[in-house]
Amino acid sequence: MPTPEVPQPVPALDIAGLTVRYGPVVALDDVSMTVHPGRICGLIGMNGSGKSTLFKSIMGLARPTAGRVTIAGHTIAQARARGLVSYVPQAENVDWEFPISVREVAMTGRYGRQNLFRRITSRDRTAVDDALERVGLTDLADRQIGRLSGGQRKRAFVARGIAQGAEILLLDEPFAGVDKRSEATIIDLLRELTAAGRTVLISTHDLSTLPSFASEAVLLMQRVLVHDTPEEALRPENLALAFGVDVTGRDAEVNR
Ligand SMILES: Nc1ncnc2c1ncn2[C@@H]1O[C@H](COP(=O)(O)OP(=O)(O)OP(=O)(O)O)[C@@H](O)[C@H]1O
Repeated sequence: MPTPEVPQPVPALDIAGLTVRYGPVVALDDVSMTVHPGRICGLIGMNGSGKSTLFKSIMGLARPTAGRVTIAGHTIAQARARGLVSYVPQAENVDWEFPISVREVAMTGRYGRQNLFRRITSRDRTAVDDALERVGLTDLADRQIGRLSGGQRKRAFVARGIAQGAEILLLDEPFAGVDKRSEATIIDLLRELTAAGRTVLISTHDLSTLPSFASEAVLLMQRVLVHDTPEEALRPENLALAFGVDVTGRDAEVNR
């Protein structure tokens, strides 16, 4: 008798054969990876390994020369139209002088759900208030975004994703320039979100804290070198592949 087919859960993120070039530079080369709902996937790689390009590709902001990205079973365009994915960019990619308050940043998460001429509804306001509360920024809601600490700025963007109701949050180096207390707050928040079934892809240079919050890790160097548990990914031989030096500081094979 044939075995009955077990329905496979729909991955939160499914990337297949993704290649992105900037002119002659190959930023991503045949990247394939799958992340399931409720997971926190850490993305690790040296400067220029393609982490930001991967985020931009998932958001549809970088044009691949090959491959595809599927978000909760949807194309990028469908996922964005449904507000399924939210991006917390690297700090240097944001104009912190822009005259926008913390509340307004969070409200931008609701725009995708509004028709062009629809007014902000009480539902939008409630969603934004709830999101700001979740990230602990209620008291700073009317402050201009640039007048926040590094950690608060990140939390404002996480609030945008929460207000949006995004299923997948992409965080590009959220701990850079952030004090330990804010880092812990953000990590607690990510744990709460993933416990509720959301999915997080997070790039970080802080390898020491990764196993404390990530459920899995990807080592990237244009290609996926390793996709495993954080402990396995952080084994010295894997780090040597990803960073080009081994723990003793000698050049690894890959750089010779
Ligand atoms: N707009 C662009 N035009 C040309 N080359 C680019 C562009 N953006 C990125 N690159 C190149 O693509 C490669 C991957 O860059 P990317 O920013 O994705 O790396 P990263 O892993 O995020 O680096 P970092 O850790 O420094 O943020 C690098 O060689 C980079 O110089």
